[in-house]
Amino acid sequence: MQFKVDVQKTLRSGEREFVLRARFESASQRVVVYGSSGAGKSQMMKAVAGLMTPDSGRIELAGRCLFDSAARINVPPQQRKVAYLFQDYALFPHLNVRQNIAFGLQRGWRNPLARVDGEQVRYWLQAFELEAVAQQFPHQLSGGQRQRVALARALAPQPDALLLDEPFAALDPGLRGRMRAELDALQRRLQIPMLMITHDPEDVRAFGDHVLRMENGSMLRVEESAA
Ligand SMILES: Nc1ncnc2c1ncn2[C@@H]1O[C@H](COP(=O)(O)OP(=O)(O)OP(=O)(O)O)[C@@H](O)[C@H]1O
Repeated sequence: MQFKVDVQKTLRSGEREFVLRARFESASQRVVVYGSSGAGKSQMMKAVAGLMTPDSGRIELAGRCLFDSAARINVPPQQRKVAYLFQDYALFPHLNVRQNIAFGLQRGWRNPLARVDGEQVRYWLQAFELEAVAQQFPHQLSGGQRQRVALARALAPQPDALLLDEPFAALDPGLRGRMRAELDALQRRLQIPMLMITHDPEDVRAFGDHVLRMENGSMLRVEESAA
């Protein structure tokens, strides 16, 4: 099983209460969760990444237990070996492209950027065709370049899984198609398990070997792939 998730969490703000009950398992390497805004997709993803602690439940990734409330297991985010790509890519604005990628390779906070292995950074710059913009800062990049930097930074530490939150939402339609094809090829080449959340039916078509639907905090139904 690549993904095995069964978690509950109650979120409260004022009078309002949101109950997340995310439960699914999948042997597929390409899982897509879709559902309307506010359905709980991002909260579920944060639980997998370790950025939100469920009230109860269990999370397994490729046979490795990341969270188990009964056994009091809660692996810290930085030890989960998952790459999380946010909707807005969350690049560091004060670091250039090279430094943003190097950040992904740092083993610890005390490692100065200058000491990160230049060879590895060069590899990722080349793999994502970013050599020409290596010295530029995020605000000096196109949407597609920003997305490539975010992907390179996420993949550089060789994670066990890639979590993608609306990865193409910020791109214009033409670029969206190209980046979708790039990610498709990349995932097939690296054979990395991928969990994606999206509103976009095109993403579901392109990446949904296993499609899950989420509404009001719960997984509604599971559609097995035609593949
Ligand atoms: N810290 C919080 N406290 C209370 N409620 C919260 C908190 N964070 C999120 N929520 C609520 O949880 C629900 C699910 O939010 P979530 O971000 O997971 O939705 P989503 O499906 O990812 O939506 P979108 O597609 O718009 O990103 C929302 O109704 C939101 O208001």
